[in-house]
Amino acid sequence: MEDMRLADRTASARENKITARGVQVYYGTNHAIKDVDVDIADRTVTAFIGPSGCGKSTFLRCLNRMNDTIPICRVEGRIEIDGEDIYDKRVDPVQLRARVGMVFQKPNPFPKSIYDNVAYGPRIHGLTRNRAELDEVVEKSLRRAALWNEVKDRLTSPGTGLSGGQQQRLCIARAVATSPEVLLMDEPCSALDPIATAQVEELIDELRENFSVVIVTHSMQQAARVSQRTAFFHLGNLVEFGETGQIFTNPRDPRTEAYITGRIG
Ligand SMILES: Nc1ncnc2c1ncn2[C@@H]1O[C@H](COP(=O)(O)OP(=O)(O)OP(=O)(O)O)[C@@H](O)[C@H]1O
Repeated sequence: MEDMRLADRTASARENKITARGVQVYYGTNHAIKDVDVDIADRTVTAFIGPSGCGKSTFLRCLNRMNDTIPICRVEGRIEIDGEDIYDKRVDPVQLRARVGMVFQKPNPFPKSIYDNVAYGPRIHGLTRNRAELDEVVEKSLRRAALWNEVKDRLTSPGTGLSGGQQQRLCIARAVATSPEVLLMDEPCSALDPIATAQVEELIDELRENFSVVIVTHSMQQAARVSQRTAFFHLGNLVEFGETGQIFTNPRDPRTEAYITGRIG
């Protein structure tokens, strides 16, 4: 009985991590996101797909308030993480971004050493008490990003000296170093070659054991490979959201079907 309750709790912990209701985003007069409701499950990879300009990145950036940094951008509606309104006045966006990490399209390591790139977040958020603890976090994050073996002997070398694929894994290590609950990835493989892409995709699959991952991708093959759930956006609307297999094999909306069969986009 006790075990069952534990199992129930585990199951519900994997339910919804993020709940968005009635989200609208405007850039000046451009209505970029139109009344979007979505539930992002915990420990799951959710892919956002859709034609260029449909609002995938805009909606992704709502989830860690990155749009706050764009002066003409206005966000309405309600977005909760574990039931907490992330747009509440009391929420510090910098703290929020430690909980909701982000990896961008182009690898953007800081002009610092490999070690300092990964140590940056734990340092500014005061997450470790001493050098030994920081060393441990750096190693663990680099291992999680499948980069440790390649860089362990040159941690003091500049992060910018790594290959593109290694730099992107360094950015993933930097993002996971603050132990975020959610990892947002905006086309993380678009600047990578097929081998580096395969490595990052494999990594995404491993990351979902610990994080809720949301990935924007232009590649439907990538969405099909890495995600369990897929959201299809079109002209600022969330047209369809469901299990990835269903979206790709049995879409319910004609616009989704048109996109996945290559008729729009
Ligand atoms: N920083 C910004 N300032 C003004 N308008 C913006 C900004 N970012 C996006 N937009 C507008 O918002 C709409 C949605 O753009 P967004 O980049 O979110 O789409 P997307 O689906 O991610 O596109 P892509 O696949 O091409 O990256 C577009 O009309 C775009 O021009």
